[in-house]
Amino acid sequence: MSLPDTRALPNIIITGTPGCGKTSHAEQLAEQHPEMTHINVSVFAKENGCIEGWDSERDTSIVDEDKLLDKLEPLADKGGLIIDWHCCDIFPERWIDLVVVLRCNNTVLYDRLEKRGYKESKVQENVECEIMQVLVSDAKNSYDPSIVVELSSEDVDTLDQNVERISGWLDNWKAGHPEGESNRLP
Ligand SMILES: Nc1ncnc2c1ncn2[C@@H]1O[C@H](COP(=O)(O)OP(=O)(O)OP(=O)(O)O)[C@@H](O)[C@H]1O
Repeated sequence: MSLPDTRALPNIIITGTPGCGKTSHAEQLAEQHPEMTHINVSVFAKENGCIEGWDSERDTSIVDEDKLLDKLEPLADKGGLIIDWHCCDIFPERWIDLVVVLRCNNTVLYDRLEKRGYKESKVQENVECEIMQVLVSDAKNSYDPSIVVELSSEDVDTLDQNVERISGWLDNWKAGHPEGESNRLP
């Protein structure tokens, strides 16, 4: 894989258990920052031929991760991605500048998933995943913990505050990288 020396814009992952609000956050952030591109990985994978099968137990598509990374690489090299997916540990560390892990209260999450019409086993599996902090562990084990931030996503106010916070981080990053100069340590 090629390794760019510079990126004019950072790449941000917004991750969390399904239903935590990744897409809601990513859409709102991208609306406020038109220079950034929202990549809903589930949609991107379908549109770019990166689906390798169907997991009937979980009622979900199986993504061909190697193909996905190949398709994403040229975009990630340019920077400016908001990567929205429930899985964060497949993306190379060098691509990523910030990992936001959204957290949600079990009862709120249960209600959101039930409202979607998910079968009981899928709701339970996801709520357990949230209780066990699976995504937080994945993020902290895969990236420097200093770039991982956990944010609670339980109501509209927290959503607005979170987006404001990420937006502030983004503005700071851009101010510190005026000409897309190298963002790597020497
Ligand atoms: N902070 C929040 N406050 C109120 N409602 C929220 C919040 N976050 C998400 N929701 C609601 O919860 C539902 C799921 O949100 P969303 O699709 O953004 O989650 P997701 O994490 O992207 O899910 P998936 O991984 O399945 O795509 C939506 O109906 C959304 O409006």
